[in-house]
Amino acid sequence: GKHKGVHSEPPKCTISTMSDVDLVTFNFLGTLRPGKITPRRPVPSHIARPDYADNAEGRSKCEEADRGNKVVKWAGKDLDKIKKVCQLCREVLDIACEAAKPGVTTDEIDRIVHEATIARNMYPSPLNYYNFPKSVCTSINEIICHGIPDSRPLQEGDIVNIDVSGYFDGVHGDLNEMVFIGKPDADSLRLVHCTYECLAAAIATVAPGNLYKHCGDVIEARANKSNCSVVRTYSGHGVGDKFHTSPTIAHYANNKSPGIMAEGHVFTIEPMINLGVWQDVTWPDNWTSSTKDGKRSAQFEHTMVVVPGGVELLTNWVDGVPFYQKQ
Ligand SMILES: COc1cccc(Cn2ccc3cc(C(=O)NO)cnc32)c1
Ligand SMILES: [Co+2]
Ligand SMILES: [Co+2]
Ligand SMILES: [Co+2]
Repeated sequence: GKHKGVHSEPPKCTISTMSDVDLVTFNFLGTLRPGKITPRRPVPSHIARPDYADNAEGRSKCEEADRGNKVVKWAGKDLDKIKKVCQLCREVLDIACEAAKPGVTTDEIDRIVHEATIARNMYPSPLNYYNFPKSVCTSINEIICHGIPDSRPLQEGDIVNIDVSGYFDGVHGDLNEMVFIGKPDADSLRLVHCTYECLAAAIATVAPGNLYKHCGDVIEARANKSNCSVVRTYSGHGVGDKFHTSPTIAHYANNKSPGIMAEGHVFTIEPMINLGVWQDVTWPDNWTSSTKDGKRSAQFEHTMVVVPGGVELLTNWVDGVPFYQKQ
């Protein structure tokens, strides 16, 4: 009808990482759809920034200079710094898990993570890393990893992975875990528990002299026991003054990950396990990774260091019990 005055404009404050063409043409494989993404959150200038934070494409010059370097840098000297940043990241993830409830949007989880990170004088590592627009990855249901926090409220029955990483005193920490939103169904419970045990099995193989490529064998063996599959595209990685460096640790069996574990090596293992097929598909936003069949996926990640006789988890739960087992 005839309107007086001006239409209230739709909020200009949301950006979309997908064109309308993409939204119409892309075959979304599950039920999840992209939401609206709010503008980037600022980081106060007193917080030390990684090199990619102010690069137009979010590229890390030190990581790109290091590419192809198979030799793991001895992390022994920075170990106290890496222990500290990992503890801070653990505190931030615990806060985020407590906040993940039905009706809470993943953008609110991002705000909570961003503020808790900054309160600890830490930089949120995902922010602007290769232009990633947010401070945490929130990956729901069929999303394997790199989900972008947006306007979608978490729903009863969702499973969500919250992946926190931070930069403090010149080094990165990186960890993630699963949260049930409301009551999980039987398949989700099986998937999440299987994934937790896949990571535990991989951690048990870590000791000086062992081969990085063996981690994938034990992960896939445990996944197969629950009729689950192992995502092949994304690997565990060295952390330190770089967010991603050597070693690269594949999570599937019979892989070719090079190198021998040695004291002082610091890296993540972060298996992504699927209820259905192992294949992944990336959304047109170029970040969000979904399973190819739309079935659910789960992930757990720790940062750890090789020590004499075995391994020390740097991002462990305070009581050693994962959040989902207390829900
Ligand atoms: C260029 O292409 C891509 C595609 C996806 C993601 C990104 C960049 N990125 C942003 C956050 C993030 C987290 C991790 C991580 O290790 N989590 O455990 C890895 N990459 C990340 C770039
Ligand atoms: Co009108
Ligand atoms: Co991570
Ligand atoms: Co990682």
